[in-house]
Amino acid sequence: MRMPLIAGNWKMNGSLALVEEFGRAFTDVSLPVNVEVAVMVPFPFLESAGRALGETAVTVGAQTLSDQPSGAFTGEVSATMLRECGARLVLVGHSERRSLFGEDDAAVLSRVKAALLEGLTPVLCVGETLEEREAQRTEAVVLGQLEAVFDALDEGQRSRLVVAYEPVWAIGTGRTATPDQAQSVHAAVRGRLTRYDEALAAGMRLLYGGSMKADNAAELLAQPDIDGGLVGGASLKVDDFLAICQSAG
Ligand SMILES: O=C(CO)COP(=O)(O)O
Repeated sequence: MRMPLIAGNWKMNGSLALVEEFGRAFTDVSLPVNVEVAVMVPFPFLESAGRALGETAVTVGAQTLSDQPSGAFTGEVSATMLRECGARLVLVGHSERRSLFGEDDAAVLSRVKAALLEGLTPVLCVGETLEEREAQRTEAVVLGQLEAVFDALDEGQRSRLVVAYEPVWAIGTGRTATPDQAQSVHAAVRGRLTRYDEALAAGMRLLYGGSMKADNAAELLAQPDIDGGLVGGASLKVDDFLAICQSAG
């Protein structure tokens, strides 16, 4: 049985006040026991988020990392630093990193490896643009991004990943993929994972991301191959995020 994961991606948003608000809200509420919850906060908030959420079941993650262990890489943050600051998960290959910061499949792979070396859980993001969907290339793009990483890992490494399908056209647009559209890509991803190993495919958590909100989460999460959500905008409002977490239970 796959444990659903609801991860909030704050992107370059939030504040120390919001971190404290999340800490108070999640301390006061009881989350469903069968759901894992994480918040991926900007680097400077990692430690305070760890403290504020320390008494809760919520884990803290980061949004990217360097593929280098240390050195003269001004502005970069290593996997070791993330772990020392309390991160347990890290997003890799988010479409904003791919499109705005030029991270290609090779860059994504090296970051996944750096995260794994440090014991962090990489949440590998994959997804097609609207143009690619309209050209009937969704599966080719998504499975290509998936294989670029999975082909280069060994069995033990593969089983430590989480995959997030985020259609680029659904991110921040209010235009959510329909449950059928999302399920069909998730099923294709899981199907492709069986080529590596049946047990890997059966156990891999596949999150959906892209305009997931309190009012559409339940029907997305009810799909057989959707095992959680990667939530952007709605993860910045504690009540909305809590409602999504509750609907995954
Ligand atoms: O990119 C996302 C999460 O990583 C999705 O963002 P939105 O939920 O704001 O569409």
